[in-house]
Amino acid sequence: MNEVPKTVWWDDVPCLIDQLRLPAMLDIVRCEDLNSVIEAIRSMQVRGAPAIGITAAYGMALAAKRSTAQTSSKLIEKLVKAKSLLDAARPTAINLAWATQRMLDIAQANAQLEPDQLRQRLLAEAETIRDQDEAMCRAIGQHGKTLLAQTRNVLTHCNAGGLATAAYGTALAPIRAVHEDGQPIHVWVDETRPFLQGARLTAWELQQAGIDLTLITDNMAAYFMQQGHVDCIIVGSDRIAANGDVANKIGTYGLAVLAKAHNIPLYVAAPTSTIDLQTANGAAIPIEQRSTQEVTHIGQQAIAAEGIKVAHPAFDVTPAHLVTAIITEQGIAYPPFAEQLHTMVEAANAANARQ
Ligand SMILES: CSC[C@@H](O)[C@@H](O)C(=O)COP(=O)(O)O
Repeated sequence: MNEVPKTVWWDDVPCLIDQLRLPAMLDIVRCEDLNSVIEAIRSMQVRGAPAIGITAAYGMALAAKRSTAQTSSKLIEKLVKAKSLLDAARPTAINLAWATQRMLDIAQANAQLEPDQLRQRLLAEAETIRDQDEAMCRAIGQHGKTLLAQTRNVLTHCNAGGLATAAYGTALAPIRAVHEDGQPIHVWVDETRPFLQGARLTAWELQQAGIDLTLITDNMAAYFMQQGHVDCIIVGSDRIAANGDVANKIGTYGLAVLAKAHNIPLYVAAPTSTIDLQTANGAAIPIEQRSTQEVTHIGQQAIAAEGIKVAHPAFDVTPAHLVTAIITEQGIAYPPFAEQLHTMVEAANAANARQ
């Protein structure tokens, strides 16, 4: 099987595939200091909720490595500042703050160590976060493929593949698992305006994996549903509220409404690190407003007259009642979601505590 290379890894400093250059170039970015980690996240060189969480965890390890603090308490003060800078880089995806909090918790729990030992401990934790993310994605694949038993045509939006995670992906995980089992599967890939993560990243990633795909513009999705050519929709998520409302790439809500109208299941695939039990419902999820240039331009090419008023919410919220099931590494949750999501997060936390 043709595997996607790791998306983010540590080689003396955090390294990542530059997702702004794909599919034309497979370039690697080395982040030499905390600012370059923040810039990589902010500029979308790395994107996708779990991938930015992993990058931020490595960013915390790098902040510790670069700090000249002579005591662990001074080092922890630096980490508190690093966390708030990293968290501000992309506000919707909860995996970012989840990962930096986990790093800070580890630092505080090990405050008795010498600073260099603490630096080592932090790097080990960031590596664990990366490894666990890949394992969670593979578990999502195994759970999720059971939902695809009768499915030939899946539609996906944005990129919730290996590039958006440590490797393997969330929404693409069940698709990969079916393909690895030798079963036929075909993916309708929404190009995903404005920033085209579907066209640039998902289509490339599926092609690399040898999975049959057809790229479509976002406004073709309804047509193919009406024609009976879409059996289900699978998307990832940037944050799932405690009640099961799902924030994901702008356009997901529209697909959910279409899915309902055509009686097509909508599945959301995400690790438990994407579930935010502190946020009661979707109305409380902050929606990132991104550069208007992503709307007025395709790549470097302007497609609208200068000075035009532009809106650009990067995400929308799909209400829980439009979601057929949520697939996590812990299993599959069905509506009503609240209790099951709570149990899944508790189980994941307990498993982490045992490690
Ligand atoms: C497995 S990642 C899930 C989401 O992060 C993905 O669907 C998405 O919306 C990504 O948006 P992006 O703005 O490219 O970071």
